[in-house]
Parts: sequence; structure tokens; C-alpha cells
Amino acid sequence: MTDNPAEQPIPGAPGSVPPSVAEPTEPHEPLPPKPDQGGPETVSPTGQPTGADPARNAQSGAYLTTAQGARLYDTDHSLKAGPRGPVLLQDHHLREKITHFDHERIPERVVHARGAAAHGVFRGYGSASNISKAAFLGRDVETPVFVRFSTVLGSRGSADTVRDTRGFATKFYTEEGVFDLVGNNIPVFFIQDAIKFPDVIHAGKPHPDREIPQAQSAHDTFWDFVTLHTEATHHTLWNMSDRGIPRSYRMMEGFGIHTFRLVDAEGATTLVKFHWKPKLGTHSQVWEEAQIACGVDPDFHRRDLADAIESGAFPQWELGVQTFPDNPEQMFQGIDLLDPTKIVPEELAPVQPVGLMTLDANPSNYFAETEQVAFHVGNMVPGIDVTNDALLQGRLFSYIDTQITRLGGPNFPQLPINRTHAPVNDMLRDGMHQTAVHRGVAPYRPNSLDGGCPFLAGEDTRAFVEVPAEVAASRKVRDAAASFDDHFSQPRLFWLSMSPVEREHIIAAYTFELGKCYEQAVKERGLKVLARIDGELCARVAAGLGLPAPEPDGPLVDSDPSPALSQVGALWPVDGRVVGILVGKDADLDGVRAVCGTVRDTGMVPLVIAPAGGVIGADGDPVTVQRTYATARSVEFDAVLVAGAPGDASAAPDPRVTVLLDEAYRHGKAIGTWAGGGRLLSMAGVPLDAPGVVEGEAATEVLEEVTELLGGHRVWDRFPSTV
Ligand code: HEM
Repeated sequence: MTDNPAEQPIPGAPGSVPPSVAEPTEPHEPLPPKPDQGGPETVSPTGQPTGADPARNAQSGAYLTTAQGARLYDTDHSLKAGPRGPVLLQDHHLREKITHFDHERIPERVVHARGAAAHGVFRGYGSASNISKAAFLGRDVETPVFVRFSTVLGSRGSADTVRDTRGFATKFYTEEGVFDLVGNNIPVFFIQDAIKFPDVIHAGKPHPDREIPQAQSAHDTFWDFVTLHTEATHHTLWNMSDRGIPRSYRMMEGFGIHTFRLVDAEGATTLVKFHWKPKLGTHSQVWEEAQIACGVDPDFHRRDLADAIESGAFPQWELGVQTFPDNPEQMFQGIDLLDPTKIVPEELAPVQPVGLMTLDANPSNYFAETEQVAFHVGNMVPGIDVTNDALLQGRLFSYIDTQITRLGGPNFPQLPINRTHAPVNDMLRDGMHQTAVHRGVAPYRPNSLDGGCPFLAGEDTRAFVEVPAEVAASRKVRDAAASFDDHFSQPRLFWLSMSPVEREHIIAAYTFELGKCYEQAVKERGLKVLARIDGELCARVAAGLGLPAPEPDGPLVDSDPSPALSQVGALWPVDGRVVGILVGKDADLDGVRAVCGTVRDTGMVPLVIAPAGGVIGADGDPVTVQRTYATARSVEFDAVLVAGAPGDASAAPDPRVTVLLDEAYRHGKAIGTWAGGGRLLSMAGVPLDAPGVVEGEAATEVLEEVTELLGGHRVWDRFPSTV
């Protein structure tokens, strides 16, 4: 016999006495479920219990367990043959942990991979009830929604503030089934027919040889495509405008783009275009700001949305419709309603509000909700139907197809975020990741075994019935209507509707993007396209590229401008705006305390920026520092206040402060100062007599003026303009 436990005889080994188990205690009662480990069964989309236990998924409870619920005593060491020995294959916990980790990633979306989302509620005004029988549009009907905002081109880990179109996809969990409005922040699309979608995306994505550039349109293949397919001119112009670089998801319009068909209770139809109008107005970054934000805070939009919701500044959008008679031509005042590269100016068909959406809750788990949500333009409810728009028709096929791969099989509608809130009674069975436990034997209809035959569409007035629209007899063709050949009249309308400062931004954007192309032929073709929009636009971009400006090879068609397209001019609520308060050595802390309070009371966010973190002014009422000179950058702030003198009059200001003030000034932000802070502004090169620079005696008076300026979003007069 040895003292070494490893050399002791194993119970049960030949020659040893079999160990006996303890006497059973009588009677044997089943243990009650633990409050944090048991609970009611959840119900599948088909109304079947799934056996899933929400508490178990919530990562709660006093013990760490395996996926099967067995308690663990150690998760930091593999099971080894001795402390320095090899790892044993029998270590189930090791294998379970690593295997699961190995499979944590799923394919990212083939487009719109980068996104952020929020939960909310939609309340119908009832104003659309005369043109649509959709229940969720009824007066004061409240419908839960989930909205995902996204960029189009970048990968899942790319930066938020790139120049790109933004996705604006809304899932309405209506009592009649899920309705998905899968739109963008730009009301037109690059192409007129879905068959070109793979091509435009291949052109926009990074080059296949080196996989660069990431999340950019400023490269040869993108410009090659959009100048060869001139139907893309309108969408590209919107991208080059301030719409391509939104200030916040909360400050974007959304558009359904296609013309949809609404159906009333009697079956009468109206054509509509859907619009989301943000209550905070539509605002953008300036290009340099957007570029800086890509580096200093790649999560800029994601953070902005989450922070606003967490702080109770719930963003709101009004849903509206432009309505058009459902005529056989599908035209309105000469505009082809089936061409997704055309808008109908709001001045010709006003946007009529039909409901209000409020986003009031952040997702609890990014993967489970934001990543696994699956939108589909085909998810419609009674009262809403499609039209013959060839882009829309292709989308009807594409989304479910891609999601079968992305989400690993056909049962993704059962994922919690995708589940309808309406009762489900379908005949879909089995497949990968089936979580429903279907009962019965007859998943077909009619049947005489499983409780009879549910209504068929057509027999039930609340069923989704396709509008029996006439389809004109014609020959099969790969072609489009002649009206689809007009690629330039609406880009010119957009250009003519822009304010001078917006035109300057467009000129700068084209000059930048075409300037990043290497191929001379691509740049020259880009200028030819611009010549068809406007002579000055073309000439200014050509000058920037160092190339001659070509003559237009077709007529320039003028139309009345649409003031609704411009973002400049109106005053908007300042809710959620971020005010940076710069505090130096000799700051006026009473003033800082006062403005912090008023900024908060106005629904804005004050962020105090000091040389170091912690609190300042410990005597009396201390002021908490939220940003330091090392962590602050101008792009985070909508306005900057300088709270008093910089300290030592002879010393040069900290260069980080100079950069912050210089950027805030050049990006057209309101700047205010009091108690001698003007000296710091002057040292940083900010002219005190420039528009939007406010110097005053009292902190709160300065803030009042700055708040007024914030209502206009930027100090537009500060941008040079020659157009
Ligand atoms: C008006 C034109 C279009 C708009 C407004 C649009 C909008 C969107 C949006 C917002 C998303 C992201 C949805 C999300 O957040 O999960 C998306 C994804 C996608 N779109 Fe489009 N899209 C358009 C055209 C097309 C076309 C023509 C196709 C294909 C023929 C297409 C294929 C896809 C695919 C495959 C995805 C990824 C879906 C997923 O993985 O769940 N889209 N689109």
C-alpha cells in the first residue's frame, strides 16, 4: 500500500470490494423548480410549448453550469493528467465551451451588415383608415415595433459615419401579422431592376483582390458602375449631398422608396409612397467631422441612439404617405410611379401623417435581436400590397433566400425577435433549428384528422388577399418602359432645390470621391454625368480634378425646385443635443453649474471637458468632469461653451483645446463664452465677431443664444459659398 492517492486501488476494480450506495430516503419527493432556474414553458410561434426556459437563457442563478444544467466547480482549468500533464479528451466542459465558441459567428448580412436597432411603439392616427384596412393604422392602435438602422457597404465592424446610404427597416408586430417596411434614408435607389443588384453591390464593395477600401464609395469600381449605369445618377447625387453623412440615426428621414398599393375595406386601392419624418429634423455632419468620427468613435451613431434612449430622450418619427390615384398607367403628373429612381416632390403630393413611432427601449442583446432580426419586403398585412416595380419584385425573392443561409435554415421566423405577435397556424414543419413542438398528424389541408380545415384566404375578410390587379397582355421582354430612360431630370431638380451651402458640400464631395479614383476614364465619365446635372457643378469638380469640363451631351431640363429637399433653413427641437463645456484652470464654476442645469432642463446633454478627470471645485458643490483634454474631440459636441479665462495669460493654450475649438468653428458649430474665455478663443484662431460666436457677461444668457443657434443645427453663414 502506498500513500500516493493516484496509486490507491480504484473502487470497483478487480479484487476490490464494490462500494454500496446510501439507503434511499422515503418518500421520494420531486424537487420544486428553483426560482431562477425554472419557470413556465414558453410557447412556440405555432402556439406549442417549446420547453425553452427564459430564465435559463438570462444568465442568472448562483451557479455556473454546462449547457445541460450540470453545475461546474471550475471553468479556468482544463482537466489534465496531473497539473503539468496533457489535457484529457474526456473534458466535456472544455469541449462544450470551446466548440460553442467556435460557432459563435454567423455570416454577416451580404449588404447592410453594420447596424444598430431599438424597440418602440407605433400609434396609428386613424387618418389612413379610409384608404387602408390595415388594423395597425387605425386610430390610437398601438403596435410594437423594432427598427434597425444600418449602412449599406461596410462590414459589420466598419465605422458608422462613412459616406453611404442608411438603411431604415421597421418591423411592425401587428395583430394581423408582421409588416416590414424595409426602407432607406434616401428616397430613390441606384437601379431600376433588381437583376442589377448584385452588380451595383459588387461595384460598391471593396475590390476583390485586396479587399480595400472598406465601407467607401470613393473608389474606381463604384464610380465605374454609376457612370456606366446613369440611372444611378440621382441616388449618387443624394449620397454626395449631406444626406450621405447623417448627424444621427435620430435625425434621418426614412423612405419606403417603391410605390405601394393600399387597399380599403371595400377593396378600393390607392398608390402610396411611405415617408418617415423625424421630429428632431433631418440633419447631417460635415464631411471632415464624419471622417474624424470614423477614427475617434467608429460607433458614433450606435452610441448616439443607445445613449439617447437610455437617457429618456426617445426619438420619434411621424409616418406619412403621399397618395396617388391607382390609374392603369401608374403615373402621377408625368412621373413614373414604378421607377424607383424617381421621387414625387412633396409640393406636388404632400406627405400626409398617418401615425407616430417612438423608440423607447434598447435591445438587451445585440446578437439575439439586432443581428438575428430578419426583415422582408414581402411581410405584408391585409390593406397593403405591392406594385409592379421591378426592383420591389426582385426584393420579394431575395430577402428570404439570403436569410435561409444567414440564419442557418428556414425556421428563423421562430427566433424571438422575428416572431409574429399574431397566432400562427401554418403547415411548415421540421428543418434546421426547429424549436416548435408541433402536435397532430396532418400538416396539410384540407384534412379530416386534425380539427378540420382553417379558413383559406378569400373566405376570411381579414385574410391577406392579393389585389386582383389587371396584368396587360404583352410579349415577354427583357426591357423597361421608355420613361425609365430619363436619368437626369430629377438629379437636376435635386440640385436646383439645394441651398448654396448644400451645393458647396456636393461639389466638395464629388471632387473628393472622383479624386480618389485612379482611372482617368472613370473621372472623365464622372464629369460627363455631372455636365448633365449642372454646368457649374461640373466645372467646379473638373477644376478640382485638374481636368477640362465637358459640354453636356444632352439637354438640361429645368423644373420647379422642391424646397422640401433642402435641410437648411428651418428651426428644430434641440432635444438630445450635446453641449461641451470647456473648463480650464480659472474657469467660472458657478457659471458651469448654472449652464449644466439649464442644458439638462432643456433636454440636452452637458459634458464638462477639463484637463484631467474626476471632480473640480471641491469647495462647495463639486462639478463632475465627463471628458478630459485627452478623451474629448469636437465631433461629439453640437455646441461648445468656454467657461471663463484659460488661466495663465501668457501661456499658449493646450494644443488639444486649440484643435477642439478650431474644428468646432470650422464645422459651423455654435460657440459661446463668458468671464474672459474670449481670450482663449482668440488664441485658438476663432474670431469673436464671426457668426455664431457668442461672447457675453452671464453664462446663462450665452447659453440661451447658443441654444437658439442649435435649433438651426449649424451656423450656416460660416461656410464659404460661391454657388
Ligand atoms: C429600394 C431598394 C432597397 C432598399 C430600400 C433596401 C433596403 C434594405 C435594408 C434597410 C436592409 C437591411 C435590413 C436590416 O436591417 O436587417 C437590406 C438588406 C438586404 N437587402 Fe435590400 N434594399 C433595397 C434593394 C434591394 C434589392 C434590389 C435586393 C436584391 C435583389 C436587396 C437585397 C438585400 C439583401 C440580400 C439584404 C440582407 C438581408 C438580410 O441578410 O437579412 N435589397 N435592404
